[in-house]
Amino acid sequence: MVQLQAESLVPTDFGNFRIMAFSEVDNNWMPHLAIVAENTDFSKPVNVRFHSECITGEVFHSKKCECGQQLDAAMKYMAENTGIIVYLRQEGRNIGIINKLKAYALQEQGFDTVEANLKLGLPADDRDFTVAIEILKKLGIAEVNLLTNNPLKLDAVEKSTVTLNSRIALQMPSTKESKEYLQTKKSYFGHLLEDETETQIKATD
Ligand SMILES: Nc1nc2c(ncn2[C@@H]2O[C@H](COP(=O)(O)OP(=O)(O)OP(=O)(O)O)[C@@H](O)[C@H]2O)c(=O)[nH]1
Ligand SMILES: [Zn+2]
Repeated sequence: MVQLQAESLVPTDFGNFRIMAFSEVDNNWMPHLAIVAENTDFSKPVNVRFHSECITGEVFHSKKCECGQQLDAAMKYMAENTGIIVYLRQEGRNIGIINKLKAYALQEQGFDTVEANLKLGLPADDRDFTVAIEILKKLGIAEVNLLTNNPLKLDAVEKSTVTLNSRIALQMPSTKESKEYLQTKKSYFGHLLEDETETQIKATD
């Protein structure tokens, strides 16, 4: 069971956020983070994004995936509309950065994002969103609008006691480097991605 270990207000380029660190022990170097936009009211349906870590995309601006753009778009959305990002330390769909780089090396040889993980003897996706739900509950959030294209994240909320009020699509335009990756997400994982669109953030229901 994770506990809130520390929290502080942090001004960002997008606006002011309260960053809260959750882990089982207070000396954990990789705590999950809740990044809460100011004026977010937890007693109403809350805009929420579960975001799995991607150091290559978010820090080093890799063009292989759209994770960095999604995180920035989510921060902008939360700053403008209130809400919270649950930043999960699940690098590489939870196989870790070393394995993700091994998978990228296989991708250089022509394997796609799923095949590369499987060739390494690892699951295509090793994530579980239970801890994200746990964090929502600790914050007293009962109802959410989830910013995602990933059906597994929607399932995780639907199977929990947190109510899924709506999905908000978070689709980034593809690039020549990310096109195939996004196509595999759609065909293998069933991501709710429109064929090609200028749409960035859109409420669907
Ligand atoms: N193993 C592996 N992981 C990758 C690869 N490309 C990106 N990732 C990881 O995929 C994860 C993407 O997580 P999210 O941004 O939460 O997105 P998502 O699960 O696709 O769902 P959305 O909510 O629709 O964005 C991150 O942990 C990335 O590090 C890859 O080629 N191989
Ligand atoms: Zn990424």
